Amino acid sequence: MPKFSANLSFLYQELPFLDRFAAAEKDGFCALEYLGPYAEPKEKVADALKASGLKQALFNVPSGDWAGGERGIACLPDRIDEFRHGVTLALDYAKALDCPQVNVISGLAPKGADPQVLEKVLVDNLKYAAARAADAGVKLLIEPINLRDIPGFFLSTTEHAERILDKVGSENLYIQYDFYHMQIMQGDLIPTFTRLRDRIAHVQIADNPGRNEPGSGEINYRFIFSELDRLGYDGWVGCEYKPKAGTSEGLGWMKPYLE
Ligand SMILES: O=C(O)[C@H](O)C(=O)CO
Ligand SMILES: [Mg+2]
Repeated sequence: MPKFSANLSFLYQELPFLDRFAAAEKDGFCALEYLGPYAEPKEKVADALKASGLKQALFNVPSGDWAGGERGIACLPDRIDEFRHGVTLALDYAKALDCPQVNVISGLAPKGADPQVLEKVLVDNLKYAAARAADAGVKLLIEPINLRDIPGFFLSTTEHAERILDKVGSENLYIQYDFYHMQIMQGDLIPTFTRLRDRIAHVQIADNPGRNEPGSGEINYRFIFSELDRLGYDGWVGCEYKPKAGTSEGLGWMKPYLE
């Protein structure tokens, strides 16, 4: 049976951030994830998590000025110190929230930048971060993201993610496989997941087109969930979609999987 994690940066937008925890528990989720907890003190987030009884599945390492259009800073040559301070902050929150994994958002490739330079910065930053995270008992992840939603994103295919993992050479670096992004970029979802099974630590779901509830589009999630079970995937399934008309109202797709 898949274990579903509610992505609170997408679900329950109708509620204040810390009130989303209890709402997710009430609807049957087992865990939580979100882009970042950093706007709240870690003690306050830990209290809300404890009160909900849910597990913290994941969040992102600080990713620059998100509201201002940045999408991560890990590949940017002039932001190395900031990235590494962000790793320290993320691991501090991970400890307070007992969170087993954090995700690095790679960043937009600046116009005219040499991709080889960006790749070297990303690889060096990930070597640093994977070692720090290993010391803290936390897995480090990277996520390919589709270029239609985020034009210019530096890491957009599983092949590129594999190359980065090979170059970093750490046993503590994994792929976050987002079925929605990979349907847009590559398709061939289950054969790709199967091939990369040992390198994937977290998956996320949404349907295409629209990035709405599973079952609203072209991806066969019933088949995907049964394949995840068959392949022995025991990580979380992050629900990172835009509810079409209210989060709780749109959870009919999840009911058959609740025990
Ligand atoms: O958008 C996504 O798919 C990510 O998982 C994320 O965390 C921010 O881009
Ligand atoms: Mg995602």
